[in-house]
Amino acid sequence: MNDYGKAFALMRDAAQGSWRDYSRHAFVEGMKDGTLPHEAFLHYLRQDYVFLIHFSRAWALAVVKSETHEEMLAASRTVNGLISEEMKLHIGICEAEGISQDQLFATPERAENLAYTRYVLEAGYSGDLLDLLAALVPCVMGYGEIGTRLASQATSETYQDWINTYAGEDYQGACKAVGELLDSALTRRIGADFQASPRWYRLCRTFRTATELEVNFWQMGLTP
Ligand SMILES: Cc1ncc(CO)c(N)n1
Repeated sequence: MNDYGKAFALMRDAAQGSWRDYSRHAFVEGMKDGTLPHEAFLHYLRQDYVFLIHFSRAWALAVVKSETHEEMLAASRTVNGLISEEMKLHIGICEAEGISQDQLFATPERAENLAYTRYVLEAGYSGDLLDLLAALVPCVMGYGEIGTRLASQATSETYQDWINTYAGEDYQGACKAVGELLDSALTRRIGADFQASPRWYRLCRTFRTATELEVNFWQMGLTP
C-alpha cells in the first residue's frame, strides 16, 4: 500500500464505500483490462484537460492560503507539476489523435466536471488551507493509488501511457509531498492530535464529497 501520510489514511478510511467506488470504478477497471472503449477514454482525457486547468487554479489558491514558506513551496511545486508535467500526457495523447492543443483548450466543459472543480475552489475561497486541502487530496492521492495498482495488475497495454504517468516516480513523489503538506498544515493549525479536533469531522466530510465527485467524473467519462 502507498504511504501518503497519516491524515490522508484516516480521511480515506472515513470515506469508506465512496473511496472504493472511486478507486475501483468501472472506468478504472476498463483501463486495467483494456476493455474501456477508446472513444470514452479520449472524451475523458479532453474533459480531464479542462479539469486540470481549474485544478491548477485551486492549487494556486493553496499558495494564496499558505502561512509558511514551506507550504508555499509545496503548493507552488504542485501547480508546476500539474501545468508543466501532468497536462503533457493529455496534450501528447490528443496530438497523436489529431486533436490540437487549441481544440483541447476549447473543449466544452461537462456539468460533472464543472461541479467538481468549482466545489474544490469554493472550499478554498470560503475556508482556510485545511478546507482547501481536504477537497484537493482525494484527486491527487486517488490517482496515485489507482496508478500503482494498475501498474501491477493491468492485463492490457492499451492504456499503459496513462498508467505509467500516475504510477511513475514523479507523480508518486508529488503524492508523498502533498501527504506531508496535509499532515504538517493540520498540525500547525489544530495540533498534532488533529483527529480529536471538532474541525476534523467537517474536513472528512469535504474529503468524502470530493471523492463522490470523482466517482461522478469517471461516470461522465463512460458517457461521451
Ligand atoms: C478528475 C481527476 N482527478 C484527479 C486527477 C489527478 O490529478 C486528474 N487528473 N483528474
